[in-house]
Amino acid sequence: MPEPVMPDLAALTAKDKPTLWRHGSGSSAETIVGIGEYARFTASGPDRFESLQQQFSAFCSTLRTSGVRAFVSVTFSPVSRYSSVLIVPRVQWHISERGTRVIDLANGTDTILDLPPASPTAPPPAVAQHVLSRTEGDLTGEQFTAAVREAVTRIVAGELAKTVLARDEVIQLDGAVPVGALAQALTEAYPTCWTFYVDGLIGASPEMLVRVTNGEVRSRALAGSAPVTGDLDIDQAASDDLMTSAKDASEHAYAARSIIEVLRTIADVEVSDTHVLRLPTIMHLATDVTGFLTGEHSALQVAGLLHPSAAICGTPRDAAARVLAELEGFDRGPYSGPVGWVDDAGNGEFVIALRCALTEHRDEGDALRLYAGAGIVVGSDPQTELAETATKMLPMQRAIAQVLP
Ligand SMILES: C=C(O[C@H]1C=CC=C(C(=O)O)[C@@H]1O)C(=O)O
Repeated sequence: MPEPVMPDLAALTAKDKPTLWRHGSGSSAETIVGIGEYARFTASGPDRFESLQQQFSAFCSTLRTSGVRAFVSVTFSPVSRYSSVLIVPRVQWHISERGTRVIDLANGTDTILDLPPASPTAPPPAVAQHVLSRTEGDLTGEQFTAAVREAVTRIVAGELAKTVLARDEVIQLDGAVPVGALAQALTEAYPTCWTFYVDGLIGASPEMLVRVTNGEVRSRALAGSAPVTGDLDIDQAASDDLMTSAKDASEHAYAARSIIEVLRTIADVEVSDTHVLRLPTIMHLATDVTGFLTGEHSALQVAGLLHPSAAICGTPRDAAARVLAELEGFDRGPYSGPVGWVDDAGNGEFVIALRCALTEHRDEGDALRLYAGAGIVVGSDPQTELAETATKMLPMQRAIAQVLP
């Protein structure tokens, strides 16, 4: 049997039906690449997590190979018109410092390689060459600031304590999305984030919703933000301000509490001190929660319990979800839903789909719809929140500008 040949990641397009997951850089990077779809399961409604889990478990019981992974993207809302998906790639590469495992479900082969296989240099794929336009989306900047104003009024009136409002922007390309090249640009610029591509959704998220590894569980709550300028003194002052801001502390506390309260019901957990996580374009208040599950829960089931956290929905959860749906007025689809991978042993990793864009196929070429949101509490200023969403769109905008100059 010849050695499996690694696809040229930078040349991947939607035609390859790829799925990607990458975290870290250099020899400590962990990468999962899928090509083709061996199986695809969909679900919708409030039971979509459980439905995907059941369909995947039933599928795995028919396999002769263990360790097969599947990629998952779940919608933010249970009433989204988008489906939640679980994709089992036809061929999958699991690449880490431990070596490379290649599972080809169509051929029934399972190969362990000591080193990452060399990629052939593929001819340039037929993908977009240019950005045709960049326009506001379903919620314009002006509408967004009006929504923030209304949310603050309702918070002051006591209807809720926190909500998270998002807006969108559309970047129209003149051809197909250069999936691999964009993913590579994101990975290089944001190695501490998790780069993903699942079912047209591409991004690099800093927020680990849940990782389950043989009973060990880990989550990171982010909320409370300030831009990073690149000037060390300015950024240090912003970081100090973030740590002492009462508004950001309360915005963060709601998010952290929503994670801690759920994990405490299913695991023995420890909670880190709140600290500042600094990324190339933005910094966040961060709290890490780690521990061990006390019962049998798969990563997908834990993601279902944690979602929607107050980092992307609000507090109380139901009131916040109702208010954001009313004030945003658009379907978030998979944006701010869990995206990640699972295996047949219940392990997996899910980040919250942030700093991302969703592919839309149009006659003139693919469009990428970018999304970004901001937590709204008492004291939130509409223009500052709008600027924050612009900062959160930078990673996707810069990756697109780099690949399609
Ligand atoms: C909703 C987003 O970010 C969340 C995660 C980190 C910080 C946030 C904030 O400070 O508002 C948001 O809660 C987004 O990136 O679209």
